[in-house]
Amino acid sequence: MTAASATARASSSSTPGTPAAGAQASGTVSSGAAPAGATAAAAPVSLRGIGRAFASQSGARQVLRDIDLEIAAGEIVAILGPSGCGKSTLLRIAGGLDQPTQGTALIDGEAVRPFDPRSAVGFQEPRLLPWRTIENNVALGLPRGTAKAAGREQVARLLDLVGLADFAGHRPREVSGGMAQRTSLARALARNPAVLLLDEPFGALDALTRLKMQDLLLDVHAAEPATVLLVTHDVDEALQLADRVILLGHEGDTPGAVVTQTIVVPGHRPRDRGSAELAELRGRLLDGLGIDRHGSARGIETTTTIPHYPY
Ligand SMILES: Nc1ncnc2c1ncn2[C@@H]1O[C@H](COP(=O)(O)OP(=O)(O)OP(=O)(O)O)[C@@H](O)[C@H]1O
Repeated sequence: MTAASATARASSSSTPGTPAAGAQASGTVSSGAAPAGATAAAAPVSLRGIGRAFASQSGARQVLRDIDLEIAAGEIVAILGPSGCGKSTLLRIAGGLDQPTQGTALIDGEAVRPFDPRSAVGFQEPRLLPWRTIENNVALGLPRGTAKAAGREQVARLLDLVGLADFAGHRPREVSGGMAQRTSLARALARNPAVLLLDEPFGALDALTRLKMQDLLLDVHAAEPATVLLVTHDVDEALQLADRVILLGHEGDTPGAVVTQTIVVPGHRPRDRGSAELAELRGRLLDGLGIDRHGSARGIETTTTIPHYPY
């Protein structure tokens, strides 16, 4: 299967680009991932009573509180919310890149481990190693101990999946931003993740490439049906890709973002981007985000910019 776009994968957002964390996220230190050639079964994710406070000069600052979320195996859940409300933090907790100060995160009923090998994380930047070819960058994601022949086969299959079979020998500087993102997605998939955590994976791409990437993600999900948690700022992207959209935000004066809305998105993917039903849901989400939707209704803007918290 081929398609035309991609994603990023990386490390903790608090330590961007650090080789160690990047290696963890790409699966090079994995121990429990499925062997190359096998597709890991998607696993359910449970976030129970999750809270996260960070130390600050003025004391502990509660970023998340009382987050309860059950995500079925193979489900795609999009997380929306104002900038700074804790979306990436929640994603990182689900992947074991961060620990909650309250509550428990589980994958398949078992506590999430630090840098959990059952998950792979994709971020906005592809973070490829510039001196390695595209295929060798993808190979970085293979579980440790993968036999050479099986690894080669797996990498070739993934490059084909993301439409990069003809670019296996290219260096990152020789491919477009969208192709680099596709490489990054293939690298994340190389570890056969049961759970794919994507943090604004298409955020740095132009509008057309972003639409192609969304289609690619659906193709990839059909071929490798991991459970997907997707953080996005794009309301339309959430409605196009997700089974459910979770809105994070603040309620009252209590510190810490909670789930303020859960929307089950109707219809089978790929969905009709122009449907009246999605337009209605878009309106509800924009209301939930506190955004004046008139600009969008007049066709001025379809990709919504979400406001920041005043941190
Ligand atoms: N390691 C950390 N130490 C201290 N504060 C942190 C840490 N990680 C995140 N935060 C703070 O937690 C809050 C939520 O951050 P987070 O990145 O999760 O938000 P977000 O909703 O993903 O934002 P954006 O949409 O802008 O990416 C921010 O105020 C951020 O500064």
